[in-house]
Amino acid sequence: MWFLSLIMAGGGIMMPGGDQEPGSYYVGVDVGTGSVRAALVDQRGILLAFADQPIKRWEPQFNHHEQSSEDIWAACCVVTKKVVQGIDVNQIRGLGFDATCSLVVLDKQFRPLPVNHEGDSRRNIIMWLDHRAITQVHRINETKHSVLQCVGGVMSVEMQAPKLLWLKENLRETCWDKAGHFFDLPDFLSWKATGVTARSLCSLVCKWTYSAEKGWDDSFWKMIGLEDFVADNYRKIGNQVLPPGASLGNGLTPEAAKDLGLPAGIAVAAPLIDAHAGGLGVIGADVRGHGLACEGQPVTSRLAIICGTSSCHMGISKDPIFVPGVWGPYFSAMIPGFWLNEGGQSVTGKLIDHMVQGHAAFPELKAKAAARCQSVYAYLNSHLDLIKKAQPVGFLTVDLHVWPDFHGNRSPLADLTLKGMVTGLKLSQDLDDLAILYLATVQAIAFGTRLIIEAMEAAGHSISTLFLCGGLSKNPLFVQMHADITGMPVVLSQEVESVLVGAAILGACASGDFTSVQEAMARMSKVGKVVFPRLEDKRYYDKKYQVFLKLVEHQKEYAAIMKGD
Ligand SMILES: Nc1ncnc2c1ncn2[C@@H]1O[C@H](COP(=O)(O)OP(=O)(O)O)[C@@H](O)[C@H]1O
Ligand SMILES: O=C(CO)[C@H](O)[C@H](O)COP(=O)(O)O
Repeated sequence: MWFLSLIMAGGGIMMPGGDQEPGSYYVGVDVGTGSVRAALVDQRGILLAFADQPIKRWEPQFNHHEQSSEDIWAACCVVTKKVVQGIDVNQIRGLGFDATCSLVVLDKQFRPLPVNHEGDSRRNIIMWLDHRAITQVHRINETKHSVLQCVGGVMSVEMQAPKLLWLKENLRETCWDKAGHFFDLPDFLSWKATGVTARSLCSLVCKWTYSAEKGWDDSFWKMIGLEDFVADNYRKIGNQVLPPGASLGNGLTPEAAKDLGLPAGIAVAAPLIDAHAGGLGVIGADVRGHGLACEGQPVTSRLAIICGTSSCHMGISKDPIFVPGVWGPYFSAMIPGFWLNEGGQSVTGKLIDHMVQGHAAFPELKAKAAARCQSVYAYLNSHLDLIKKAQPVGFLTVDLHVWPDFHGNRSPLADLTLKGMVTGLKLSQDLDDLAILYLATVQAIAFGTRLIIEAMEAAGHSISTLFLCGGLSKNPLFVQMHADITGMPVVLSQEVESVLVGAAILGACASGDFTSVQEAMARMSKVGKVVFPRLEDKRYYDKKYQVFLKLVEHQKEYAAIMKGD
């Protein structure tokens, strides 16, 4: 936790300069893949306190990823109590949650149910990146049902319908028959806080095939073999739906208030998925005076990219745009009144970690970074600066190219069979080699973003500026490569933890302190730094992009050769 020292005992926040800010505060809670974070945020969107806590993950077999809802709630309580320490909690007006879109399973009495063959009921969450339901998603896609038009034409194995079908077909007695409630993780958290089982429009529209205009489509659930939900009037997956930021029930229950260290009855917002909270935290900032093409242009010219374990590319439009291989269009799922398209890369932070940690020189890197009290990424970035000599750092990968789909392609190819590729390997295993492989991986992720943007633009989006947030936006190399490779400026927020600003915006809306999500966004999200592309390097990156596209073409050819007689 940093700058908690600014907080005075007995209430009020001491501002730099000595003024006392009376204020209203909001608590945002963000549940990412690897950790839970909380922040105390004021009405200007400034973080006054921050805390984080890692959460447990299990990978009992390849492609199975599980978590525990009790472990996650306990972590939410720890971090929330920390960020409100020492302030008058009566100044807290609202609480907002966001989380990954993982599937939480509870029985009829709201107790955790196992989602695994071992019957371990602690592990009651199938995580978003779990790919166990491959055969189920193929069957769903073969139906060609019209709901698939709103997920880019092809449903992802990371969505909830295939996972639910997997549970029915594989854990009938131990899980499916006993289940009383299936929640998206954000909705589980708001239920825990308020006792209200209403679902957020965001989760149901983006991951469960619900339509903001038409509701559930009975024919889809019947066609895929989950007619159980129709018969039950969708009680187990949600038959009351609220817009993100709406106030839930009577607010925080006394029991949850005790758990979280907050006053009972404060407003709790209908939540958002984490990427969508990040979008809310960055996309509405006032950009005047930064020399950006999006100044004076509609907000639809901005693309928010939330880069953590995965990257999510959130583009909005006034009218629905259908982009093959890109999720959506989803109405009002992020910003009320706007359609959302969500492109994505299933593993980005996780891929960088995988490449770096799996390299023979990683122990040496770890030791050297620790000796300098630096993160391994900061060390690698300065090492690249040393070895690049007079040339731009990006030119170090002239003969090393990576295709980044080590966990399938989410967008725009929507092909979960795709794999990672590296071309240009040598016999060397030293630190230089590791640093250059890391650079090529970062570049490959940025080329993936360029491919997603091109698909969105071909379908009708007109994007001029990128707004990055999430853990990877702390990496200057990652940010510069996104600017150079897309040719667009990258805006970073004043608050590094912008996803938490998004969660706090939800709490602020639920409290009634702002009249709309748009008003809260404009007041609470602020531009920090702008990184412009090095246009003089464009020719080099255009050539590398040509190679990038060839890689996937060749991978498909190899698969076809191996399939043939
Ligand atoms: N200081 C940093 N410098 C560079 N990369 C970072 C830094 N902190 C986190 N990361 C990267 O960000 C990723 C995690 O981002 P985060 O937003 O915390 O993830 P999640 O929300 O999925 O839990 C890590 O995989 C790591 O690669
Ligand atoms: O699909 C999602 C958003 O729509 C997931 O929630 C997301 O990709 C996981 O987020 P993170 O990488 O930040 O943990």
